[in-house]
Amino acid sequence: MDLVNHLNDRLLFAVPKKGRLHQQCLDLLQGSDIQFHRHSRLDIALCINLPIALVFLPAADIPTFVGEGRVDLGITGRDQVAEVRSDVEELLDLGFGRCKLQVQVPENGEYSDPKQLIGKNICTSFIGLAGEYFEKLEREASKETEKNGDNLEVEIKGGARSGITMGRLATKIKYVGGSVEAACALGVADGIVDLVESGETMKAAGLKPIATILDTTAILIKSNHPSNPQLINTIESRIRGVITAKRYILCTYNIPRAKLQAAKTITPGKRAPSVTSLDSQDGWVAVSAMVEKKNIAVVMDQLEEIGASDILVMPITNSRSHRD
Ligand SMILES: Nc1ncnc2c1ncn2[C@@H]1O[C@H](COP(=O)(O)OP(=O)(O)OP(=O)(O)O)[C@@H](O)[C@H]1O
Ligand SMILES: O=P(O)(O)OC[C@H]1O[C@H](OP(=O)(O)OP(=O)(O)O)[C@H](O)[C@@H]1O
Repeated sequence: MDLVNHLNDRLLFAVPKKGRLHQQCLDLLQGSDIQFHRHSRLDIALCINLPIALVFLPAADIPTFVGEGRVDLGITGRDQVAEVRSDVEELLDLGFGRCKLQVQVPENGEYSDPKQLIGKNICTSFIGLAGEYFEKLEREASKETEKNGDNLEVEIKGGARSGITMGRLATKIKYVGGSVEAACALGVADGIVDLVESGETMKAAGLKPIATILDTTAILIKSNHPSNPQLINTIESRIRGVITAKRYILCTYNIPRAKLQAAKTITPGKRAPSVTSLDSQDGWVAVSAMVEKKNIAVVMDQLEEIGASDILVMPITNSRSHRD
């Protein structure tokens, strides 16, 4: 099939082709009823039920394609958008892919403060963000020495991959594409800047964190000049519904009306709880409210304590609501 000629009237939506965000993006598309069939080895898939073409790209390249307006929508990490300073609009925080970009050094080494790494070798896949970070440290250090009357000469080298001109850096920021954590043990770096989630990878490599540069999650981004804004609103709305459904569950219970105020503070709902009277049960009301999944056990304990009865919890498979 001549795919290129099928793309003209379609909204282009970029999705990470592999890696940490890939499967959760596929789950989101499925929950949003964005149906597609991807031929093996093809990185473009036409949607069956919507005028959308999915483009499977490396997460790191998505901000560039969306930023340049070649692709209308994309999912990637906030870290990747910040790395290339992409000019895109963030539509939604998707809540997964949560991790931190950290400065890490050998556990038993001589460094405990990122300032001690000025002028040293740093390996990272994030030369833009690492460069900015050390540039700031160097500026602060040079102000400090000026104040003390010393004459520190700071030389700054540029960052090629991101296209960011970093001026003149004394710290040597070297690009590596993966397995960054091996760089210190291999003698290539004094410290690294890399993503950390559980911390297990860095611990296993004998490293410890000494600074956090950025907290990141996966986000839905939009080009500033999308081809079909109405369809973008529809997709955003569907994805928002799936994310909300994943995060919340529905809790219903019966409670004496006298305890309703206390119950409302325990289950305030997303907007407000629904309250209905109970047939043939004077003085009792039925309440239903959305509760964040992670809090449900504590919420049930508290409801029971104030005299709630028939407490039921149900999953929400999908949801829609007006934007707050
Ligand atoms: N350990 C992690 N936990 C959670 N999210 C992560 C983690 N590592 C990376 N991410 C998120 O996923 C994005 C893509 O990272 P990933 O390492 O999967 O990239 P990749 O280059 O596409 O895949 P691979 O490393 O398999 O080549 C990152 O920019 C970040 O937002
Ligand atoms: O804190 P943790 O939960 O251990 O996760 C952190 C690791 O995850 C990412 O790498 P990934 O496994 O995606 O592979 P990569 O090294 O090839 O980038 C990141 O670069 C770390 O190496």
